[in-house]
Amino acid sequence: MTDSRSEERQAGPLTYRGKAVPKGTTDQRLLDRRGPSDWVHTDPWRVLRIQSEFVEGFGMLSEVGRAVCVFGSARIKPGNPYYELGETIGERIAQAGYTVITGGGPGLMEAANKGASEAGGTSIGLGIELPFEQALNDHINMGVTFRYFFVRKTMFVKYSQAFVVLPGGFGTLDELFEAITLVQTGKVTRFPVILMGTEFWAGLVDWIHERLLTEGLISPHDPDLLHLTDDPDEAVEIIRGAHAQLEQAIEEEEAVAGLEEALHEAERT
Ligand SMILES: CC(C)=CCNc1ncnc2c1ncn2[C@@H]1O[C@H](COP(=O)(O)O)[C@@H](O)[C@H]1O
Repeated sequence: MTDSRSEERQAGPLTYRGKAVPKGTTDQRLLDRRGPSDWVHTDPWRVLRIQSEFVEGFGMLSEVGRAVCVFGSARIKPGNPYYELGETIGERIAQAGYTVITGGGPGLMEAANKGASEAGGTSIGLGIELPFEQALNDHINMGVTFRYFFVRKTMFVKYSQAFVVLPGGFGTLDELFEAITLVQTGKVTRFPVILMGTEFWAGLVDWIHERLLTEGLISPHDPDLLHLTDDPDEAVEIIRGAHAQLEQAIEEEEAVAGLEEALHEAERT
């Protein structure tokens, strides 16, 4: 082991130490248009690596069962009331029989993972390679570290039935707005997005009404995509209700498909 963490870099499943630690991250190199043009010639190979991230992620997460993603600040420390809220919501989600999925980092991600694992639930971290050294937090029992943000984001949406969003900064806002855009555009359906920490989120929700709605930049029902609460029980009820609706819709679709199949069969005979 090297004694200094700054001399170690995790890049996806790879570990680099000492002078082998690469400059920058894989995401930075993909997005950087400067530098020698030989980058262009390596893109086909890079696509295969992106594919392999999807394969690894789908492979691990497809058998997880019902799950809820919890997002929130990487910077909020234990002792802060939002950290306690993170632990509590992680615990309640696990007790309701859902796996908790987070970004696997510190702060409120760690809090939600801690609450879930201490309640005996499945606690997952989907980590991301960053320019500085960072390990998955200690409270996950399954984890994947991604090189690419966009692959990781696909995993959050594909394998969860709801998003819970705790207070946070740019990263949290990015995840929040991606989720509501997917719901707004019908890419995912019956997918509740729950904002926890009413005092923290009130200003944003007001701005959405006063600015976006008033100026006609969103539809009148779009603000309803966001549920605002401080109450973990209410959050779990919203998740359960949406999930029950989803299962009912799937059953109805399967029943209709069965009827259509029977009709076709009857027409053939
Ligand atoms: C101390 C520090 C900046 C650590 C960064 N380490 C991180 N590790 C894993 N996911 C992250 C990290 N930073 C941002 N994210 C993603 O963005 C959200 C938090 O970003 P923010 O702190 O609100 O903007 C998380 O839900 C997570 O999915």
